[in-house]
Amino acid sequence: MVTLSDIPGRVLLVGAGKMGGAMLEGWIGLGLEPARIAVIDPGPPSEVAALLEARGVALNPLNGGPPAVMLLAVKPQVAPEVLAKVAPLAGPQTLIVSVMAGRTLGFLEAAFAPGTAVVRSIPNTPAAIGRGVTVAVPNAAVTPTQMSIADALLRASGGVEWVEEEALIDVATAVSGSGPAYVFLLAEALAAAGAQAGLPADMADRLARATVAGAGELMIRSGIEPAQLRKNVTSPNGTTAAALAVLMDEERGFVPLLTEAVLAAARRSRELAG
Ligand SMILES: NC(=O)C1=CN([C@@H]2O[C@H](COP(=O)(O)OP(=O)(O)OC[C@H]3O[C@@H](n4cnc5c(N)ncnc54)[C@H](OP(=O)(O)O)[C@@H]3O)[C@@H](O)[C@H]2O)C=CC1
Ligand SMILES: O=C(O)[C@@H]1CCC=N1
Repeated sequence: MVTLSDIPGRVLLVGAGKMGGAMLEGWIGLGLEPARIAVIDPGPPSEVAALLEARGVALNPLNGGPPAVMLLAVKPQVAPEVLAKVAPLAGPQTLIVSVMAGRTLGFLEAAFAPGTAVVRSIPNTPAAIGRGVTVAVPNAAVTPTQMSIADALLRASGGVEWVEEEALIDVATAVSGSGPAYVFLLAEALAAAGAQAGLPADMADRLARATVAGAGELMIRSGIEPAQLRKNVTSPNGTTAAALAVLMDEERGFVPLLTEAVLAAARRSRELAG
């Protein structure tokens, strides 16, 4: 098994914003030597800049030779101009790992020299606490060793699922990449609904956060199916059943709404392909 310290050279992170910064934290937390990391970002957020400074990670270095891995974490919309600038920093052995939504293997391959090894992946922000999940697909040039290296880098953020069919990445983006936002919205909506129904707003907020976090943790730790955990809350003809009659309405309920949302996100991922 390849570990972070087995990576044969530097890891160059291009774009140290919310996602890149979260991954960087994971790598450092798991013991990737700061001297083996470099970051390219004209203006990283202050907390990332502070982490780089505190750990002595090079920011915008002018040289250093081709990295073992270049991880691309800029917005997909600026990818063409950013890749034009950073592509010359890659060598023939450099493995490219992208976490950019939408940007395809074909787009990435065209930005680098022919035969470059490229992994397209989609992580999510719970990466910041090592509880993310990433879905990844390699191109034909990725060797088994490079795949293990990519896996080690991505696994620092949480679980990793490798797929062979690239089209699945757009759907995974809509489910797990964007998914934390849906869960946070659920917490916001539950708090707002509780306040509207009469709870003091700050108490509604605390209850909603604790409920979402506790339910998520119970699902993970118990290993019980979500549907069974839902049934465990639902007493016959009780309060939950009254709420679920609204939320599980086949036409206006949560399932058709979330299905529409996921399809919209997957469509947007395909549009970002460029
Ligand atoms: N946020 C998320 O939940 C997820 C994001 N992603 C993907 O991760 C990527 C980054 O998203 P996110 O972290 O949210 O976005 P951010 O805007 O937080 O991060 C992007 C970073 O790249 C920097 N940047 C801009 N121009 C350059 C450049 N020329 N060279 C190097 N860095 C540059 C930005 O600086 P500045 O702010 O000054 O422009 C910013 O710090 C996107 O492609 C997104 O699709 C994937 C999965 C989940
Ligand atoms: O909203 C976005 O486009 C990015 C990709 C997945 C999560 N955030």
